[in-house]
Amino acid sequence: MSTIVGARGPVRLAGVGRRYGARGPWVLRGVDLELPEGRLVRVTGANGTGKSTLLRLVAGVDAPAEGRITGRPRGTAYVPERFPPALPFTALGHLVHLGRLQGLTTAVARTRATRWLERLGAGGYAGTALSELSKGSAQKVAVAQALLAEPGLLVLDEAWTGLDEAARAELDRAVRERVAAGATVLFVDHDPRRLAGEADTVLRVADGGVGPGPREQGTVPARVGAKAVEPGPVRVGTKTPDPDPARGGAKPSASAPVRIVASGTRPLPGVLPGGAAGEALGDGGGTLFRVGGADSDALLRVLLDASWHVHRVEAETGPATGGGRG
Ligand SMILES: Nc1ncnc2c1ncn2[C@@H]1O[C@H](COP(=O)(O)OP(=O)(O)OP(=O)(O)O)[C@@H](O)[C@H]1O
Repeated sequence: MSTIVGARGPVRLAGVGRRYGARGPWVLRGVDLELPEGRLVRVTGANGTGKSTLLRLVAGVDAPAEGRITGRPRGTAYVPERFPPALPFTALGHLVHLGRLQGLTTAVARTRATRWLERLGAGGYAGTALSELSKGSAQKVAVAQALLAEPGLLVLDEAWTGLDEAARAELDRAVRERVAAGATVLFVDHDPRRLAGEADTVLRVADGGVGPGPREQGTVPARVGAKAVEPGPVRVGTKTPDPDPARGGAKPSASAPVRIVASGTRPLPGVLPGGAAGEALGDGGGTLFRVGGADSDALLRVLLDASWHVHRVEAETGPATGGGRG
């Protein structure tokens, strides 16, 4: 476990709003929030109120329609509820490849990937193709993928779903380790017993805003440092009220054209590897990049460096993987 060195300051949301479609109802509006380092933050709220929307915005896989989000660390990882297993690429091969794209050496990526698969009880599946994994095992790969590069901001949207009991407990432990190392961990889970009593802050999404949630009952373990995340005032506007960085699969061949679907908010360089250009896929659908196979790794590296979330990688000839929502 590494410690994040140096203060990076909080992730800040200022006047953030999101709606789907230019005329869609506002799901969130006027959200002001500070998420300091080393905090565990639970997000609660009724179904459909915008919890996932908030998490995607904080993770940077979705952009606000208005307002600004600043202070997101370079190492940001996001685990959605469902990880789309993809091409015939082994679990370990996939993780090592992703680790390398995130700047790890092959040896370090392999060591960490192996360790995470073992911790999550998926060591026996290291050599299994992603496409052959059960939902639970695929989710373990998604979790391992998120933890590989020891992120400074970890966003977990029902990430425990589909995991067996031992792996759920292991993810709990991993969350505690990240927080102890100085990371901010933001999570949603339908089970109120998940990390019960451990969250530094509970937020509640309701009526298009984000406010303080109910105080947690239970024993709060002693931890050094100030506690509260300070949600800003819940300002509700005139409202009428979408794996790790998931490289969905392997590059099909060195030269075959590849389609990469990704989403993110950080600006990308003006000129992308292979002269790739992004094409918006419509609201919440991400951005499609078409690139020659020889340049696909370089493009993936650029996307991951900019904290973009890669939804799918597929051969140009036809879709090879499933994709997540938004
Ligand atoms: N990609 C999208 N396109 C259009 N509408 C969307 C999209 N994603 C979410 N929404 C809508 O935004 C609202 C909030 O959805 P969101 O998934 O953020 O809520 P939630 O609180 O996470 O819900 P749940 O608890 O059921 O997972 C819902 O009305 C949903 O239908």
